[in-house]
Amino acid sequence: MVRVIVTGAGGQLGQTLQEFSPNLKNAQFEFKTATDLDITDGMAVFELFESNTYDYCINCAAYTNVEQAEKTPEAAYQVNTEGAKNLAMACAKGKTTLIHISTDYVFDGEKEGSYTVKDEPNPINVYGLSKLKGEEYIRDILSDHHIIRTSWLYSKKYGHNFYRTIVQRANEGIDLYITDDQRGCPTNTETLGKFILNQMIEGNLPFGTYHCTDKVPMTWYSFAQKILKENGLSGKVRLELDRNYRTFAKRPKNSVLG
Ligand SMILES: NC(=O)C1=CN([C@@H]2O[C@H](COP(=O)(O)OP(=O)(O)OC[C@H]3O[C@@H](n4cnc5c(N)ncnc54)[C@H](OP(=O)(O)O)[C@@H]3O)[C@@H](O)[C@H]2O)C=CC1
Ligand SMILES: Cc1cn([C@H]2C[C@H](O)[C@@H](COP(=O)(O)OP(=O)(O)O[C@H]3O[C@@H](C)C(=O)[C@@H](O)[C@H]3O)O2)c(=O)[nH]c1=O
Repeated sequence: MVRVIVTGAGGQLGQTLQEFSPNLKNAQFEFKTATDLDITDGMAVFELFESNTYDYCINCAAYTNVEQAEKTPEAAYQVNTEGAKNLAMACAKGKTTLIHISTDYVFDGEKEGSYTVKDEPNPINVYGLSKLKGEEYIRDILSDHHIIRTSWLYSKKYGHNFYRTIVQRANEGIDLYITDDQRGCPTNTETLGKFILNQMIEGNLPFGTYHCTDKVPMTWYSFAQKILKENGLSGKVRLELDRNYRTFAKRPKNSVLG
């Protein structure tokens, strides 16, 4: 029986993992929401790992508000950088493998083709930089790690994400103005959840950095079109291409992960 702790369990990925976890018959899971375990509290993390033995820690905890991160960078660094460091140190002491989720926003978006794990990150916003620094601490502190970068993550059921925002606004009859100035691969949390559980935990992949997406590149505008179609909402609400959609944070033009 392997013991698995999931941090940030209240988020969209955490909830998806919780839904899928009973499928792993030889694993025992502990799900910790932000209230149960604050990963920025080094002492709390240390004590938990001192009094328990875990084979794997899946870190789903993150500061994911890309806009807000520009305004309160310290809060983003606390969770995405220091929190990741705390977990890496606790895992190193407890001989736990850390499965950590990172992002396409570590790249600057200037590449023509898709980004591979060999490409050099160069984040252009606070969120991306805070996540990259988290990756770097993990690589420095702990050899037994999997860093999985994903992109444009959404769950149809859980949490806040672009998919659910579009469905909700369309159902409320709110007109949609969506940019097409970014390209990326939307990724269902179910794809990532299965990858983590089946490949990382059951499959024993070598330690290192991986990219996991749904592999279909598109713009946010074309994603919105797809979401409306899938939910029978096309034509029920106005969908306008908005090339001037203003955001506070810069975002990579191309963040397709290969
Ligand atoms: N969402 C996306 O589009 C993408 C996400 N990722 C990465 O995937 C991972 C999962 O993201 P996702 O599920 O979408 O994120 P969510 O924002 O849905 O969930 C993150 C969870 O982390 C919790 N959390 C925040 N701060 C702390 C803390 N100090 N200690 C413990 N828990 C905390 C949040 O709790 P609370 O809400 O109570 O603050 C929330 O439940 C993250 O690493 C993210 O960076 C990568 C690419 C795309
Ligand atoms: C809601 C909305 C967004 N947009 C634009 C803004 C932005 O450029 C893009 C996506 O906006 P969002 O705020 O939903 O997504 P954003 O915060 O950019 O999503 C990112 O989140 C982090 C956590 C990641 O790691 C990334 O992979 C990515 O998924 O769409 C519109 O054009 N119209 C709209 O009505």
